Amino acid sequence: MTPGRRAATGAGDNVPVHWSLVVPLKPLALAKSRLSEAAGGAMRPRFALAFAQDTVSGALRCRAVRDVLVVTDDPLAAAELAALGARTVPDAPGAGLNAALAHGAAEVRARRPAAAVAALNADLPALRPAELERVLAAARKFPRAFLADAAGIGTTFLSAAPGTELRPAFGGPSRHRHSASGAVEIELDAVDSVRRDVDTGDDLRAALALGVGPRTAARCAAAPAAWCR
Ligand SMILES: Nc1nc2c(ncn2[C@@H]2O[C@H](COP(=O)(O)OP(=O)(O)OP(=O)(O)O)[C@@H](O)[C@H]2O)c(=O)[nH]1
Ligand SMILES: C=C(OP(=O)(O)O)C(=O)O
Repeated sequence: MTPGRRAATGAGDNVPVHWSLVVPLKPLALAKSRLSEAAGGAMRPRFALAFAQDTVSGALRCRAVRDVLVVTDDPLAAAELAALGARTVPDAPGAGLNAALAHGAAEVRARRPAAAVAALNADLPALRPAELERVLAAARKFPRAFLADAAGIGTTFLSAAPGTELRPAFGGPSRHRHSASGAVEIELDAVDSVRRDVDTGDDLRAALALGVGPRTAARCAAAPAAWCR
């Protein structure tokens, strides 16, 4: 357990629930393909790593988070994210995003069968711990819950209460898919940083306007292209 974090003590209304987050991350050389136009060559994998570092760091600073498990086959990303305090496991299924998330949730529950589990995308570089805490507080009221992305089409967060299977259905128009699967949509204002996934140059500018974490900020400062300013 990360130093300073308290163990979950129960699930009564006034008792804090401490979540295990599962963060999926593609091999960096393949990640963020839609950023290619804006950040080609060597920059794109570096941005993908910086986004993941700021996401994981923000999540680990959230008071409602007990631990973060990253599912990735990328050795550099695994080492860098472990250095921040995440546990990492290989993407053993090697069968895409949802298989990776189901694998991560199973890994969490193999250690703690009663864990509250949530999937969180690795591309949320503006993530604010206090906003994630509000999302997690809303999620605890439902067996499964999700948060739509900033575009209103996809999903950035999906939770499963203890005893409930995660059943991830990410990819493309997953907001509708998660809703149709019975997960409850979390309708909160002012959690923009948890919704703000970054796929394109425009997304990155939107994240910069919210305020990104230090790794993404440093990556932008070092970027030669004007699109990052
Ligand atoms: N472990 C793992 N993570 C994945 C896989 N596919 C996608 N992800 C992660 O899931 C999240 C959303 O993924 P996508 O938007 O599909 O991929 P991306 O690399 O972020 O962006 P694009 O290449 O532009 O689609 C990101 O955190 C990805 O790194 C996979 O097969 N395995
Ligand atoms: C995987 C998803 O997001 P995106 O592909 O837009 O990053 C999703 O919203 O389910």
